[in-house]
Amino acid sequence: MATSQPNLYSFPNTEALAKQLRSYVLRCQNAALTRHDTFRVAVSGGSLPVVLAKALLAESNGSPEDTPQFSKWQIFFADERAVPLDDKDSNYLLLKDELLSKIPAELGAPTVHPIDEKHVHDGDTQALADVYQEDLMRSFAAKESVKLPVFDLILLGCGPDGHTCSLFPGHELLREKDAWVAPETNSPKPPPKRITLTLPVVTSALNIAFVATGGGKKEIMKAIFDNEEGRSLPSALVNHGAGDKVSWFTDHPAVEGIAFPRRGSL
Ligand SMILES: O=C(O)[C@H](O)[C@@H](O)[C@H](O)[C@H](O)COP(=O)(O)O
Repeated sequence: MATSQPNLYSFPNTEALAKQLRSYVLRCQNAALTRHDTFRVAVSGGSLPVVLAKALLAESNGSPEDTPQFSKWQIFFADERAVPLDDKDSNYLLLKDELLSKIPAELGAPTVHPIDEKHVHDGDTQALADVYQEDLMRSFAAKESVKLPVFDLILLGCGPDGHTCSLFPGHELLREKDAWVAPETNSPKPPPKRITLTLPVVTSALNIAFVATGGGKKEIMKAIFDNEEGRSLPSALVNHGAGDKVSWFTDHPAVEGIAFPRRGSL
């Protein structure tokens, strides 16, 4: 368990949030490129891709620090639904429609790691997770020598029940210690079959950002940040496991009533 506290930022609207999210993501990018000349990032579904696109497709101020170098990005999925890549429920399709297809050619193209559809078609969700884990192993070196992959950045959402990735409250998957990627076959949020990064992988990342907006998130945000009973919620477990490596990007309606948001810029 981390001893430090997560950062909680709140902005008046999505535009202001996206601006700060851009600086944050590009800071993570620039540090990763200095470290190992590649930027390994995992993204979620839900409302995140729209906000991320708003952040990353905004006009640059022209400085190298403010420029996404997409050709050096390796994009993975923090979770993915077990559906074909052209299905309306696919997180890959969502990211493609919102962001990937709109990246101007001069910014380069990222390397994207979608799921292998073979095991979507045969319905074997465990195999789907295993094959995705093998893809991670190829990118993060052999599992024998690396206990856990260390993402430069993982971008998450938070559901109204406190779930994140496809890690749902009370689920046995929250106790997973070894697997990097795990199947979920009975998700309370449709569609039921999914794969997800596990909690140890999420908390091992160098940077973890949640994006949670709208008044619909108010109650769960209070539970995560202010209530003892909220401590076992998946999003709270990320906070406890990763401490100040975690930054929450919220808008004011989502954190109404919470005592300590740091508002404004980072
Ligand atoms: O594919 C998914 O279902 C997601 O990755 C999921 O974890 C999502 O991030 C949350 O449900 C928050 O979704 P919203 O941002 O839409 O509230």
